[in-house]
Amino acid sequence: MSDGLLVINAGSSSIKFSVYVTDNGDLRLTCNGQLEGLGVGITPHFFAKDADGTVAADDLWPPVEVGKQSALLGRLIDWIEDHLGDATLRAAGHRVVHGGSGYSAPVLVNKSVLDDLRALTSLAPLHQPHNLAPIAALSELHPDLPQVVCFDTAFHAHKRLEAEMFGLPRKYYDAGIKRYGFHGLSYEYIAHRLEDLDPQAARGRVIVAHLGSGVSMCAIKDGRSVDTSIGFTAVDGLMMGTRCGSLDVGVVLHLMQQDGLDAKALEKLFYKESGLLGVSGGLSNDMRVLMDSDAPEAKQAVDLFIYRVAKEVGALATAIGGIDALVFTAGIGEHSAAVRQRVCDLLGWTGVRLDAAANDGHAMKVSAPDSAYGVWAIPTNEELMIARHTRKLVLG
Ligand SMILES: Nc1ncnc2c1ncn2[C@@H]1O[C@H](COP(=O)(O)OP(=O)(O)O)[C@@H](O)[C@H]1O
Ligand SMILES: CC(=O)OP(=O)(O)O
Ligand SMILES: [Mg+2]
Repeated sequence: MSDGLLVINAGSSSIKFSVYVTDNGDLRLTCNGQLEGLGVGITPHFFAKDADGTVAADDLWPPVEVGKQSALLGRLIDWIEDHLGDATLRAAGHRVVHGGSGYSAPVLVNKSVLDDLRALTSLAPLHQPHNLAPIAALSELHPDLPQVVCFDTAFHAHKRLEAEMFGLPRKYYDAGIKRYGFHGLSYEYIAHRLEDLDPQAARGRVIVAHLGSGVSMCAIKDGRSVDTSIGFTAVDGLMMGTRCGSLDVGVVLHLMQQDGLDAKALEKLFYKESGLLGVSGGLSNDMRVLMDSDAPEAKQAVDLFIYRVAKEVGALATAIGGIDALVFTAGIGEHSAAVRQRVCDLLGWTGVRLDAAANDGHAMKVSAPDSAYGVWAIPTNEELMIARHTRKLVLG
């Protein structure tokens, strides 16, 4: 009899899930999918596919009533248990974006952990409440199912002081106002994966560009995070789909004092209306749409995105004293040969060269043999990382 693990990555409008079973010491994916349309009165869409890509479910579920959203999770768990074969569901693992100062490694959930994590909601308003909602619902429905929370911030928890501190009076640092870093589960997975693909580089100086809906970059040395572009909240650093990235704080003061924007209005502006969406004049937050568009605003949004990514490589290379490998990952990083090419063109002065055929094809190593360092396009797998942590904590 094998053990089943449910991994949940819950967002604002959907719950993505993956199910793994233990298989002779390995974790084998059995199915994954998502539940979309979670709001009251909306018809939820449940979609799942088996590990080989066969569609296992594509159904509309009845809309839920107010206060009954947890019923959807109950139905999801029932579906999973029916599809586990001879395995038994032993635990659920969750991605939680912010662990604050208190959590620097995955932990088993209890009420006090949940209370601590709820208190961090204002530091990740787009993510934290949605990450936590299914945990509370599952605790009610299945109080005996162990649940593990895995943090985006944890991989970055041991950065040196210069990579953490803002130039503020030190009492703020002491109060936890510092640069935490995100996408840590993705970086941890990539660091392990590179260990298989190029062990020498993996033990050296690696820069990873996680270019998805959220965008950040990380400088990794000897497999550990040394610095990252993103900070106290997930709105910092590079420009994202709808988030502005780093901003002169004077702009915030100006918008408050001159335009009378309050905290709620600023949050909406910086998190939901900026980035690729805002710079393209509201056209799209999707890189594919912008790259296909002839609108000058779309071109400007793409140019700004690429410029900021390339510039960040320079900053992060300084943090680790050079580059032995540059890895692109997440939706844009994995799929857009044009973005990789244009970023590397701006970095031509570092001696980097792409192999056009490898970059346009489906190769993982996309650099040319005469490149000063290897460039890779590696699919990330935050879910597998969560499954590994969950197995370790629950099954030993
Ligand atoms: N072929 C592609 N070319 C350019 N961008 C792409 C391509 N495929 C996906 N993307 C981008 O990837 C982004 C989503 O990245 P992903 O890592 O899946 O995000 P999420 O954080 O939602 O998991 C989308 O905004 C989309 O613009
Ligand atoms: C932290 C963050 O930005 O996450 P995502 O990319 O999933 O939005
Ligand atoms: Mg993501």
